[in-house]
Amino acid sequence: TRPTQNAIFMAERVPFMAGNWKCNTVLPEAVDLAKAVAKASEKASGVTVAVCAPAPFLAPVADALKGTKVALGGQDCHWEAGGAFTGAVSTAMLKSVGCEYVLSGHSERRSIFGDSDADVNKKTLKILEEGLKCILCIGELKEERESGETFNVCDVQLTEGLKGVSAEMMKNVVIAYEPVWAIGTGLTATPEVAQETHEYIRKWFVENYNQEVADNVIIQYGGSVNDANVDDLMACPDIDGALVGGASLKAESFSRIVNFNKK
Ligand SMILES: O=C[C@H](O)COP(=O)(O)O
Repeated sequence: TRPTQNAIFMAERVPFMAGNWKCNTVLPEAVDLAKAVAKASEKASGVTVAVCAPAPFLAPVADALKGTKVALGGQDCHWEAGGAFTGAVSTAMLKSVGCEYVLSGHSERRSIFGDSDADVNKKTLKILEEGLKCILCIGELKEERESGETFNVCDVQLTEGLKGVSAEMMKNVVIAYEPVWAIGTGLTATPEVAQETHEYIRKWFVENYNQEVADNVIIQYGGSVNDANVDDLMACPDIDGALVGGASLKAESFSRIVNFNKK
C-alpha cells in the first residue's frame, strides 16, 4: 500500500489495475482471458484488479471469475433505469450479472458516440445510485494539450461529471486520467507528464471536496500502459493504478501489469 502525505487521515490507497477490453474478443477468447487474468492475479498482493468485458460476455466472464479476486466491470451504461432504449445497457443489468464497476465518460464514448459532459454526469449518478462503483474517465485531446488546456479540460470534466456527487459518494468513484493522445497510440505520457496532471487532479479534490476525499480517491492513469512502462508510472506518488486497453488483451502483459514492481 502507498501511504499518502497527509498523516491526519492516514489514507492508504490500494493500487487498482483495470483492463478495458473495449470492442474486442469473441466469447471463448473472453472466457480464456478472464481465467488467465484470474490466475495471474492470484499471486498479486495489495492490488485491486478488475476487467471491463464487452456487454454480451459479462455473464460468462463473471462465471469464469467466480471465487477469484478479479472484479468485473461494464464499459458503459444508460442513465435511465430501463425501457425503450434499443441497444442500451442499464446499470441494473450490469449489477445483475455481477458487475462491481462501470466506466463513465471513456473518451471513446465521448468522441465516437457523442457523450456530453451532461450525459457522463447522468451515467455517473445512475451508476452510484445503483450501488455500483464508477470509474470516471477524463482527459485532454492532443490539441488541448498543445494549447496548454490540459488542466482546464480536467477541471471542466471533473466539475461537470461529478455534479451531485457528494463527498460520501466519492468513496465509490475512481478517476481515470487518460490523455486522449496517449490512448492506443503507443505514446504513453512520461511519468513526469502524467504525475503533473494527477497532482493537479488530487489538488482539485482538495479544493472542490476536502483533504480526506483527495487523499483517498484512486486516480488511475490510462493511455498505452504496458508491461515495460507500468513500474515507472506506478512509482509516481499520485498515480494509483492503470486503466489498460490494448495490453489488457494479452494475458502475459496484463499479468505483468497486475504484478508491477513496487519501487
Ligand atoms: O480504457 C483504456 C484506455 O483507453 C487505454 O487504452 P490503451 O491502453 O489501448 O492505450
